[in-house]
Amino acid sequence: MKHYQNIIVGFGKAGKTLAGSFAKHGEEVLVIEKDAEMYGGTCINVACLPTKNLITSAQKGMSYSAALTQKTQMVEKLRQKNFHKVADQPTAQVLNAQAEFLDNHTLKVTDESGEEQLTADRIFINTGSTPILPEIRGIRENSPRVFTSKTLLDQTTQIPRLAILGSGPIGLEFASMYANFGSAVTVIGKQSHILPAAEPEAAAQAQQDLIEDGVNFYLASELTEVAAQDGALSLQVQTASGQQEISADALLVATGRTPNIADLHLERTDLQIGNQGEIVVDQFLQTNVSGIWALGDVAGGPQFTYISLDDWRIVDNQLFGNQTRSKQNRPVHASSIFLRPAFSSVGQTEAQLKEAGIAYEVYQMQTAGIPKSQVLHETRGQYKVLVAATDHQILGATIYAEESYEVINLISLAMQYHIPAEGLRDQIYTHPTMAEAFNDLFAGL
Ligand SMILES: Cc1cc2nc3c(=O)[nH]c(=O)nc-3n(C[C@H](O)[C@H](O)[C@H](O)COP(=O)(O)OP(=O)(O)OC[C@H]3O[C@@H](n4cnc5c(N)ncnc54)[C@H](O)[C@@H]3O)c2cc1C
Ligand SMILES: NC(=O)c1ccc[n+]([C@@H]2O[C@H](COP(=O)([O-])OP(=O)(O)OC[C@H]3O[C@@H](n4cnc5c(N)ncnc54)[C@H](O)[C@@H]3O)[C@@H](O)[C@H]2O)c1
Repeated sequence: MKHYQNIIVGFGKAGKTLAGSFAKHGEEVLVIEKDAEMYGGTCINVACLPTKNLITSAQKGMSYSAALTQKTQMVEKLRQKNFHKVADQPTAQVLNAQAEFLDNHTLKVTDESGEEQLTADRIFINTGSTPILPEIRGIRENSPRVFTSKTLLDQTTQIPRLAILGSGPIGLEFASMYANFGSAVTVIGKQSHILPAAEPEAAAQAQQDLIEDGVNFYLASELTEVAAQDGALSLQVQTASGQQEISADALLVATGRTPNIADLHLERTDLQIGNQGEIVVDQFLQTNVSGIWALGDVAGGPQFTYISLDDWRIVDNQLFGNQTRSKQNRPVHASSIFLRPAFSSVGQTEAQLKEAGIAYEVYQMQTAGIPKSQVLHETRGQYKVLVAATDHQILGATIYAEESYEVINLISLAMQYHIPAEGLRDQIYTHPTMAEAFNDLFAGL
């Protein structure tokens, strides 16, 4: 049985960054990744970066096949770079094998050459999440035409008529992408509106803009059956106005992702599993078993690459720093859905502030009033920022606008460092930019 100082199961964002920390401190680290096509993890191979690359290409009017070639080249380059960033460190090693637990302290790794048992002073689980496939009649039987976000990214030819189940970030980003490539897109969603937790006026405008771009919505609807029909799919959908049949060439299932623990055989350990299938951790990402941590999507919480990265910061700070960072003092962070234009938000919404009884002021404007929106040929959208009535601290913001994925980070920073809205109002911004809108947005303060 081989023993290591540190073993990381899964080559995700937190894991690969942590491997770098160990190498920097001269500690031995083994990173186990089951899929050689996944070195660098989900984000760079099959999620954030390839989707955004394709979304950008589609918005620029590139053909699907040219976009796919470019996306594939980018991913291969990033995968190589990520592999070497870890494997080339003198104290680090990458093992391409499937890992599972035999007990609290022993892992079994299996690859083509056989299996081996390993132990370590510390074990870090960073195995990500996996798509949830709902139990709907015909979904599994029609697998060649039923895709997840991962398998759809490998589709070599453009799908002319794409149906999408789920109107969360994955469903909407693929809807926007495929509509911009020129496909006919139909989104089937359970909820009556898209982005139900967001500011309703911005969410309604985003839905309207997607419709304008060619996306057809069946909301407050349920997909009840999938069947093969003349080389395509027939989808039975229960809508508010009755049963409808939709014909599509393929179905993307985007109904959420669950922590990836299935292959780990955690039943052989004392590790505690939560209600959402996540490995339960404390505020320092430590599990209930001494010497085992869990980071990223597998540990529950928001499923974002930047949260996985922040999980690394917490563990790194505990092991090598001043032990002040924890999940409890995670900095303010935003989210962006990469639609056309992008939908970004941070902090609380008006509904949440009302519910909490917090006094606030609303500052709102349409994107079309910002000169840069004309330059970018995308005038759709709106800014809405909520400010505390007492001291003008920013409580929340929704920016549905081109380049909002950059601008929203200014708001997060202001919130984190308690810069009041006057600070954003009086700042000198470069011109023309989408950020300079804050000069006008807060003019009435
Ligand atoms: C389509 C899509 C788009 C997204 N877009 C964004 C975005 O724009 N911005 C954003 O912040 N987030 C986005 N996300 C979410 C983001 O990708 C995830 O939150 C993030 O990648 C999770 O990283 P992680 O560190 O938890 O692990 P991952 O990067 O998922 O890595 C886990 C690794 O563990 C390996 N593994 C699993 N089990 C085993 C085992 N038993 N043995 C060995 N290896 C194993 C897997 O093969 C995988 O490589 C997107 C997700 C999807 C699906
Ligand atoms: N830009 C980004 O940051 C980005 C982009 C894509 C994904 N992500 C991350 O990936 C995660 C997973 O994304 P997702 O969109 O799959 O999950 P999600 O859980 O956010 O959304 C899933 C949607 O599917 C709906 N749904 C569930 N079951 C359904 C059914 N049977 N029929 C119809 N609708 C159904 C849900 O109501 C929900 O609206 C997200 O939590 C997000 O954090 C982030």
